[in-house]
Amino acid sequence: MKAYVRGVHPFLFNTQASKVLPLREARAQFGALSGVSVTLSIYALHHNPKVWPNPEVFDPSRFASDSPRHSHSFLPFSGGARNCIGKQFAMNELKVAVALTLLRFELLPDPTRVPIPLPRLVFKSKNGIYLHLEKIH
Ligand code: HEM
Repeated sequence: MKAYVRGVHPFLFNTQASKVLPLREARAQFGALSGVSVTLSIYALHHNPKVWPNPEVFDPSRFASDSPRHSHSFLPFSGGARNCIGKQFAMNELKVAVALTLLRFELLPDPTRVPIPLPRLVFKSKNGIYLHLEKIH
């Protein structure tokens, strides 16, 4: 069984039951938690208002070089010795892909196909991510 510790809060995510449990409840359900693998929930960390005030607000200034934040408050590629080996490549690829796309297109959400969140180590969508692209000029 796999479980996730939710952000810096003591919660476990039970992937079999597909729900987040407070640690106390998880202990009651799983006993001493032996045999349960526990992982940091990156999504919950990035949505924890104690770590990121107003987490749902798009605010690129959070990432300004002079913006104060904890070294491990942003962990999309995990951290420590076993962090993502493709981090630099992925970040460069992502920036190029986003920049070239936004140069040519305006992106709009498709309200008929809203992504259904799928909690995994790297957060996913159950039904894909559909967008309308409108060519600029
Ligand atoms: C946006 C893209 C990516 C994200 C968000 C991401 C995220 C992650 C995360 C969170 C881990 C840690 C997994 C764990 O602790 O169990 C990881 C590990 C890893 N990633 Fe990525 N990754 C990305 C792209 C890539 C790319 C492009 C490559 C290869 C070219 C790659 C190769 C790996 C490998 C080999 C590991 C295992 C490292 C180890 O265990 O020592 N990843 N990644």
